[in-house]
Amino acid sequence: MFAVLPYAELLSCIDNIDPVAYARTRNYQTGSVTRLSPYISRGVVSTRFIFDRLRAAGHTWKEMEKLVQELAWRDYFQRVWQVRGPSLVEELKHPQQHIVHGEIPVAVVNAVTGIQAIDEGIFGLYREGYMHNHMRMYVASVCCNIGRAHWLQPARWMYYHLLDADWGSNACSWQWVCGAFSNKRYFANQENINRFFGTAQQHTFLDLPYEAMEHIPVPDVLSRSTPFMVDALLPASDEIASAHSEKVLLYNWYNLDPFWHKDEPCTRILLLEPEIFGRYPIAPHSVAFMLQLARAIPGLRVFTGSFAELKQYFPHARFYYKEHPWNHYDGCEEPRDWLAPGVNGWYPGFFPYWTKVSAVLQKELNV
Ligand SMILES: Cc1cc2nc3c(=O)[nH]c(=O)nc-3n(C[C@H](O)[C@H](O)[C@H](O)COP(=O)(O)OP(=O)(O)OC[C@H]3O[C@@H](n4cnc5c(N)ncnc54)[C@H](O)[C@@H]3O)c2cc1C
Repeated sequence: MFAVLPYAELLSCIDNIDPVAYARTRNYQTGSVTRLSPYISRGVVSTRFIFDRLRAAGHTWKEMEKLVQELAWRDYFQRVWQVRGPSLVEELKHPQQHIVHGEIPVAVVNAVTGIQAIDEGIFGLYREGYMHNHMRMYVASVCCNIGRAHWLQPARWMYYHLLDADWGSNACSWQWVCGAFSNKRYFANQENINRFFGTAQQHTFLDLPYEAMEHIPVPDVLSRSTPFMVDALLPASDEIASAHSEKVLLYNWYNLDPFWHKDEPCTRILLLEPEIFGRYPIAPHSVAFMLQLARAIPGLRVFTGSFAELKQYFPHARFYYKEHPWNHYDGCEEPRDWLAPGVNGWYPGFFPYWTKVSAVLQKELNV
């Protein structure tokens, strides 16, 4: 199980990032990836915060550009989510092609695809709540482009298991792999997987030249599918004392920032809405991870119920929350952190967005 890092250790992980090694090795299973995504997705640290720490550590733009670009992918998907609305289930650019069903291949769920690295990657996801980016792309390609599943159910399956589950990054990435948010479907063959994940397999259903991959029939091993149907098991509410507290801070699955209004005398509530987790369930290890982060915030109480139900406990309060596409509260909305807050709105692709973000950051650095 993924252990939650105490804040001081998290900071030291950030300060010890070697962005040059990251740029060179990030596509390999054993590469120097940061594994910061669970903390970013849960709102403990932001992309801007990491950029500022890299800068303070003295890294030059050239050294850290690749890592900052990856952080910008995250911000980009958040912008897409903001603009395209909370559900993000409509195809963003093109309807997905070549679909034969709307479920998930059973062999993927059971980690028995026969592709050794992929099966190990899925077991790792179940065990640790984490999967390497390149492996996420392989799995999505096997589900959608080889197994010809619609992207939505497999995406929900992966989201369920990831500690870094973020519907913006998740839905946009699945759509990117299956060609709904890109102009070309993503394929990886066995040779590619062997190279980046250190296996030496041959004669698998992926052991093909790229020209052949777009046209192969669904391999037998991927032909059985199953719907993805699970529930999230949410914790019971803490005792909430009905109070005349004037300021109530709302935390949630996407905001567990330990420094938010720190030391101010506020009521702090982690709001877990069954309606949201019913649509986008998360695994017990993700619930446990969230609660560990929440318990590190002094005075925070858990409330499982709707916002309307919570309001009954605080009839005279003003609610404060951070902006997020899923929030529907009323009260005082505060902005989230961004690498470049002024670069917002709809960009049809990442690179026009990145051109603007990198210009803002380079100006800050006087590059
Ligand atoms: C099919 C698929 C599903 C995904 N689902 C999620 C998800 O639910 N939640 C999530 O946070 N990320 C998701 N990603 C993006 C990416 O895989 C993860 O952010 C990354 O693997 C996290 O590991 P890391 O922190 O070690 O990344 P690093 O490589 O160390 O990167 C540092 C940070 O940059 C950001 N980042 C890096 N690569 C990407 C990327 N391709 N897209 C967006 N941001 C990126 C992340 O915030 C990450 O923590 C998905 C990617 C794919 C292909």
